[in-house]
Amino acid sequence: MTLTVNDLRVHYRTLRGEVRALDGVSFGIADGEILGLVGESGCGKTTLGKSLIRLDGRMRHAGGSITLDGEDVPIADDRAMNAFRFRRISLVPQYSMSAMNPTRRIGRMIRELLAARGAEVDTPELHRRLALVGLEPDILERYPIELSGGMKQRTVMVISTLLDPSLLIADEVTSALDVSNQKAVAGALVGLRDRGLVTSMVFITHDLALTSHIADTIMVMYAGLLAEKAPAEVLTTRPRHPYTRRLLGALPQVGVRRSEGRLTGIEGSPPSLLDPPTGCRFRDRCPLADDQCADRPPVVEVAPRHHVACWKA
Ligand SMILES: Nc1ncnc2c1ncn2[C@@H]1O[C@H](COP(=O)(O)OP(=O)(O)OP(=O)(O)O)[C@@H](O)[C@H]1O
Repeated sequence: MTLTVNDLRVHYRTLRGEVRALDGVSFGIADGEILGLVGESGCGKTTLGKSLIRLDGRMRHAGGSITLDGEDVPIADDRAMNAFRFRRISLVPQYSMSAMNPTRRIGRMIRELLAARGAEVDTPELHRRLALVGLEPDILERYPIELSGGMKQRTVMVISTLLDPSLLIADEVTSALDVSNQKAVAGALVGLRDRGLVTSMVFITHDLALTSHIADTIMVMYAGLLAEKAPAEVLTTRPRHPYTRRLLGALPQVGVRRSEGRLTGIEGSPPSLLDPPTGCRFRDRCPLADDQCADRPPVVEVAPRHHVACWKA
């Protein structure tokens, strides 16, 4: 098992109190696995990705543990985390395309980045990796502004995986791209995994349809908690959580049979994480909710590798 996350709690300190962005999340990722992480805006996806790399000044590790390849990941200790960042766990953040230094040619940027970590550029290997994501070696002589959005995104992916991390977290790397670039970037991610340049991956996205094409497993989050996790094919064809069903019902792309052939959408909005309700957090929006849902449902393995947090699943 590459990654084990156990009852992880990460809060944001705000003037109005603590936002419980991750409120007790447990899951694992196996060697070679691509985990698609989906859920509505604000459910905690980015917080989860960031927690595995760096807690910023407003984030607080409120509990739980993470192990990577059997070793404790000290997320609350920023200095100790240096040994993990980039080498063992690497993040392609949201908006990384615009975060590239505009005054550096790509090749120089890569040399400097590796030098800062005591490593050197292996040029033939770098060319091989660029080719793997469909980029020509001449990109190394260019400035970021000279690249298209998709090219920048693929460049960042190569840079993020130069030291062959165990885990790559890709946060909304396809959202700002057109459909053909989305496919190219998603394909490039799978290529990195297939060649063993990264062992496992978390692919964070709003796009459940795209995720279902590249992820082995999909995890659905709702209001800071895990709602459902299952092999991609199972989750998209036989979802058990009413929220996952609604999420799929709101999508035209995924191949789920719907008798009426209509899209349903999801009424209402998720609860505030400043003071989340007790019991099931989806119950105000759930058509199946009854008195039992006033108690928080545990995450139960309803079938092999299929986990659901719902009394009605
Ligand atoms: N810096 C911050 N300060 C306070 N609250 C925050 C901060 N960043 C995120 N939050 C809150 O934490 C919760 C989880 O946010 P997060 O960005 O992880 O969600 P997300 O699922 O990644 O959303 P999106 O898809 O919009 O990126 C939300 O309620 C959000 O408002």
